[in-house]
Amino acid sequence: MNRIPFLKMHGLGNDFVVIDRRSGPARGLALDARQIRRISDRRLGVGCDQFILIDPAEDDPLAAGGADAVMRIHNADGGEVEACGNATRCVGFLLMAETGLARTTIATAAGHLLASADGEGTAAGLITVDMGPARLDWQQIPLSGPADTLHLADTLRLADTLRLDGVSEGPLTDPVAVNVGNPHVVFFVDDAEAVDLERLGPPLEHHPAFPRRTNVEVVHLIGPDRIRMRVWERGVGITAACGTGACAAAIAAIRRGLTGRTVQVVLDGGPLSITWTDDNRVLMSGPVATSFEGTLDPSLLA
Ligand SMILES: N[C@H](CCC[C@H](N)C(=O)O)C(=O)O
Repeated sequence: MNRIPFLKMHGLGNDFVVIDRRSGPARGLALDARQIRRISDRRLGVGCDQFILIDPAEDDPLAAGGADAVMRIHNADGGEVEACGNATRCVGFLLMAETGLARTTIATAAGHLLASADGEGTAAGLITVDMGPARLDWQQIPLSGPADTLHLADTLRLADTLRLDGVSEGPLTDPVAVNVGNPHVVFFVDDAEAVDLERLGPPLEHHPAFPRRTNVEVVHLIGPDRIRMRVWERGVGITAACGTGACAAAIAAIRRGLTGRTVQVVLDGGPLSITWTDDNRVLMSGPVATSFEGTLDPSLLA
């Protein structure tokens, strides 16, 4: 059996194993959650935050209506999820490098996403993705019951849950809930660096108010239209960057009147630029990088 080739890529340190199933030895490769968890494991496998599959658009229901390729996303825990902003920039970069075009449409479970190369083209590795609309109703997050997604204080009864889980509530109160293809809960705090995300992340990710679990962001303002964000990612933990999290944090800041409609979001791994347009499109711009190419050790697929 030919060894399966992969690309190791990242966006601001949020890293991915990317396998292209459109041709070659990986064509039609079937993988289950256990295999994806093992490949994603930093001790046992290649190691990554998300595992990304590129599939052919032909005959794929996700690509109905026209797309250049399909992208499927799995978190390191093996679970398939709807969206991954940093990986979408990476896949967009690969597809545009193949065609030489400055635009490409990627079909995902969250919809068809348009990626484009900024002025210098893909050579500079700066890619913009239209992540689609922000979903703001409680049913779209989704939440387990009706709520004002701009002020979740009472609905979440966070204080009780966090105390019940033996973790201090700390500075986390009254968050904003946003869906940008995937669910996010955003807390504004005095100092994002001081929040103990390792302890507070898990009970929030699994809070009963979020039937599909959630990504968790902590944010503070660092200047006009500039915010600092750290993230506990659903299915992963703390990552160096989260593209959809940056989109969610920017939307939350704009909805709270803290910034204008273009926001620079400073993540552990660096900045992303987010614009929420008047016609409800969320545009995310940032870098991509390829770390190395490799082939999977067959033992990872056993
Ligand atoms: N952990 C996220 C998926 C990846 C998000 C992040 N890596 C990004 O760049 O958007 C979720 O479960 O919805």
